[in-house]
Amino acid sequence: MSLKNKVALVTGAGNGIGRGIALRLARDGADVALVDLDEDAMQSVADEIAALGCKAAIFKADVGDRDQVYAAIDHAEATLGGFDIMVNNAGIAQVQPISEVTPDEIARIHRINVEGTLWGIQAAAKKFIARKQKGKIINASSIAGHNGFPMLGVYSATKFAVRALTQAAAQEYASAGITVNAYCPGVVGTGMWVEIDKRFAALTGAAEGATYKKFVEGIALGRAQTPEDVAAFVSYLSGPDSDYMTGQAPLIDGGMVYR
Ligand SMILES: NC(=O)C1=CN([C@@H]2O[C@H](COP(=O)(O)OP(=O)(O)OC[C@H]3O[C@@H](n4cnc5c(N)ncnc54)[C@H](O)[C@@H]3O)[C@@H](O)[C@H]2O)C=CC1
Ligand SMILES: CC(=O)C(C)=O
Repeated sequence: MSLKNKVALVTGAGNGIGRGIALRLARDGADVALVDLDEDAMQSVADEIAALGCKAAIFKADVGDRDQVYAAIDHAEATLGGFDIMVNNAGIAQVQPISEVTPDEIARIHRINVEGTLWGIQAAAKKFIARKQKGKIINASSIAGHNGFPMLGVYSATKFAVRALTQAAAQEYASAGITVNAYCPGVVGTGMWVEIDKRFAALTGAAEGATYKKFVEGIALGRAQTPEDVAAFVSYLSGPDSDYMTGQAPLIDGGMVYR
């Protein structure tokens, strides 16, 4: 129970990786504030957390809206009595050849994946500093934040940007006792990959399921990642064992190679 008496806020906590992280941090003993656009999904995760004996709070917010992110952190602090760990997990994918990207589409994904992470870092760091306490900030990058993938160029650009923000914020906030790290999954079997696979099929004529299968075949450990695999690493980043680590964005991808 390394996170007993800690409060964590997880964005995108209603589904997929965010749900897995919220449940893992609760199993580690934390009370968890859930932030998402999907209220029904958040309620279901909150019920699961309550069954584990921890407190949960839910707050509907769009991470691309700075005021809503600040309000979410205030709500977590007011409802759960503290604020120690910020997980900027919410993100969206976009599958498209570079030749077809439009200004509106790039603005939409940039707003959620890059600005959403930036507002989360900024608001969390200000809160930790105001509370005169140390804190942990953890951001969702990706294997696509280390390599560019065809049809995922804009998505990859946003995830490279998350790594840049992670490194810069780690330097800026180290003297305040705040660590900033990122996690970089490979292929995780969530709703996001269902949509990525469908978009590849529509754009390339591949059979549905074929793109997912091809990506998974490139994983040395022989299977897709689960949200629990990702959450195990986020648990480490949230706890005292990672206190000397900052500005890092390791791949947790099962040894994935894309061909
Ligand atoms: N699924 C994968 O293979 C990988 C995912 N990632 C990253 O992990 C993170 C989570 O991904 P998944 O769980 O797979 O996605 P998902 O699509 O399964 O779940 C995303 C959750 O975020 C919420 N969300 C979306 N936009 C939001 C917004 N503007 N404000 C608040 N909540 C919002 C959704 O309602 C949903 O509950 C993302 O940042 C993604 O880019 C990184 C590498 C691999
Ligand atoms: C969704 C995602 O980040 C990849 C590379 O699968």
